[in-house]
Amino acid sequence: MRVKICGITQPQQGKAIASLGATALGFICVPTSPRYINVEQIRAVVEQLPEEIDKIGVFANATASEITQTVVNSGLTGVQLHGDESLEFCQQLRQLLPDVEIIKALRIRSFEDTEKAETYTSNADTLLVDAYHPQQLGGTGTTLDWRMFSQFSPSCPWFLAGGLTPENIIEALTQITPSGIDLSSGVERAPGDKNLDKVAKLFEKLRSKC
Ligand SMILES: O=C(O)c1ccccc1N[C@@H]1O[C@H](COP(=O)(O)O)[C@@H](O)[C@H]1O
Repeated sequence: MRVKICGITQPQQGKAIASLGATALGFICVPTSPRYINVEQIRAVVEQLPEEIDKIGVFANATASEITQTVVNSGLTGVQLHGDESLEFCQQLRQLLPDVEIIKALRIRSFEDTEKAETYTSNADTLLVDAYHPQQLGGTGTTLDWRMFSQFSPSCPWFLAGGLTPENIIEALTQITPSGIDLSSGVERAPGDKNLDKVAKLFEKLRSKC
């Protein structure tokens, strides 16, 4: 299973989290977020990481040109679109960045929103489901009602996100089987400052489930 740890801002923490077992690291490219990191800072982290780790930039309603420039100048291997990006926008980005993974994040309010998810599978490589929050786009620590996803089976891989922690991850994975999980605020001391003990605990829990 893929394990993405999001909101990395420090090279040493990125390197440590990769060695603990993360398969993907996420970098918040949303200027209003307390976890925001600029292109030079992303490159400094990426340069310290093994090649096989996925390096995902998280954007929300950015322009295609902003995303493309950030990817090219930082060494990102994937982009997570966490705003209101349309199908057409995903398609445009796919043409501009053909070798880059496109992850479309959907902030789910109701069961009906889960049904809408399938429409994105033609233009995104991967889906990510996060909890809806009225004031913030992401990194809120709000959990989803996992029961909504018991029959969720889109025709592409999908990440479960939203308020996951080392304490609740086994309960979530007992109810549903996503292709990957994504954690941010549940493994940090403060926004953008990851708690390596919590990350280690997460991987211990995941190993105990195998
Ligand atoms: O983390 C942020 O600050 C952020 C800002 C804007 C868009 C997305 C953001 N984070 C994403 O939110 C989810 C869930 O986070 P959490 O585990 O509930 O804290 C995760 O996918 C982050 O990539």
